[in-house]
Amino acid sequence: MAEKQDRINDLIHDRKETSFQREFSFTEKTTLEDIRKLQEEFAAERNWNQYHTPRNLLLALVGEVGELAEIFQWKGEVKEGLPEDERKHVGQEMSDVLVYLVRLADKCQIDLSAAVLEKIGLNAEKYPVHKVYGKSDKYTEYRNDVIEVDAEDRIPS
Ligand SMILES: Nc1ccn([C@H]2C[C@H](O)[C@@H](COP(=O)(O)OP(=O)(O)OP(=O)(O)O)O2)c(=O)n1
Repeated sequence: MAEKQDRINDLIHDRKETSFQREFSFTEKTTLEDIRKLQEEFAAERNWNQYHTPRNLLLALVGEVGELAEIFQWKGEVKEGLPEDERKHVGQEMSDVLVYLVRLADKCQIDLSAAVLEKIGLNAEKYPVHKVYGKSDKYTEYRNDVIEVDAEDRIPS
């Protein structure tokens, strides 16, 4: 299991290094576990643990997704990078979404760091490059095809 995780990590890293090289990247040191701990402390200090139930957190998360969507609504497509003056606001709304998502995962005892890497691995298997390159169809469109996953596309177990 640990080996599979390492392999997924390597794959993601390799791809970032090769095909997705670009100027923008996130701050590297912050982890989801850092965010989980900070939010746990934030709630504990305020005696808010009692309110942070899974259902409440999910509703709060959806509310913040709505606030994020509000920034984009009615504007038509926006260009990559966003206008400089909007980026801070958008970042704050995205952070609210992330904070509640991480807190929800914590309360559900889901290791989100592990889950997301596993899911990205599954996505890669479901959408083999040679089948879907340049096409954005849902995988169900390929259901009748025999999907042969190339050795290169498959995350080894
Ligand atoms: N019971 C609460 C209330 C807030 N927060 C934290 C998580 C979010 O990151 C942020 C949400 O705060 P607000 O509910 O004040 O929402 P906004 O920051 O979006 O403010 P506004 O709704 O005015 O835009 O604070 C929390 O963890 N638990």
